[in-house]
Amino acid sequence: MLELLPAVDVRDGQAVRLVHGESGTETSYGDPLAAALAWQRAGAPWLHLVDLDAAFGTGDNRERIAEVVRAMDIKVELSGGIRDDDSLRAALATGCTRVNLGTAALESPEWVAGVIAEYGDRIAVGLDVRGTTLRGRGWTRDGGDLYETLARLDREGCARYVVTDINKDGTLQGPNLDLLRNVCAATDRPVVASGGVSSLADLRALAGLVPEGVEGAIVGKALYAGAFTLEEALEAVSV
Ligand SMILES: O=C(O)c1ccccc1NCC(=O)[C@H](O)[C@H](O)COP(=O)(O)O
Repeated sequence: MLELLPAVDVRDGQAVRLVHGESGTETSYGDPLAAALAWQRAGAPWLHLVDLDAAFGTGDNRERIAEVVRAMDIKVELSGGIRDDDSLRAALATGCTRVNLGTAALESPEWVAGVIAEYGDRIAVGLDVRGTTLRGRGWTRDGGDLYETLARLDREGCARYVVTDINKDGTLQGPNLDLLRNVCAATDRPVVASGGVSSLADLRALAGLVPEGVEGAIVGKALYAGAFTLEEALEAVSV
């Protein structure tokens, strides 16, 4: 069954949504803890929690993020600005289930190979792409070819990938199913789909890719915009 990960992206202490992950496009949705608790109450099995300031290099929301993780009884995937021993230690110390590395996988391949070997499936790698070009530093800089990087990370034993089509992210235009199929064909590791989910039909389409390797789907804007409820989403993927 497709796992759902409602997203809480934190900027300046607030839960926000971005368009194409671009700084300056924020719509605010208030207190991140309140949002996370609402998703938990609605039955979410996972929370996808992002420190956008850490991702953009405009500070961090470590205290706020740690507070949210502490309040969760469900699994938490933590993302944003985890690039070195200090930020990884702080992220893992929150008690999150796993972290999602992005920029580091592009800029510090040896460090990433080491932490994959040390922490196993507590480490996922975010493959954030425009076309087939990876983007790092809060999705602002090119970082190499998707499939070359995927092959390297596979060799290093990476447990799982979170795949985002940046052109779709925050746009409610539907996920990039072709990209997901292509990534699944290129790796035997599970893939978490992110970006663009707009409807229950999108979730059913993603659920149809479970046999190909899509394990989960991150859902942000659609939930905040009220396109469907989390309860409806869970029901839609439960068959
Ligand atoms: O995850 C990151 O590290 C990140 C960095 C810079 C900008 C955005 C980032 N993440 C955004 C997300 O993970 C979104 O919450 C997710 O893709 C949901 O997208 P959508 O359903 O289209 O709102």
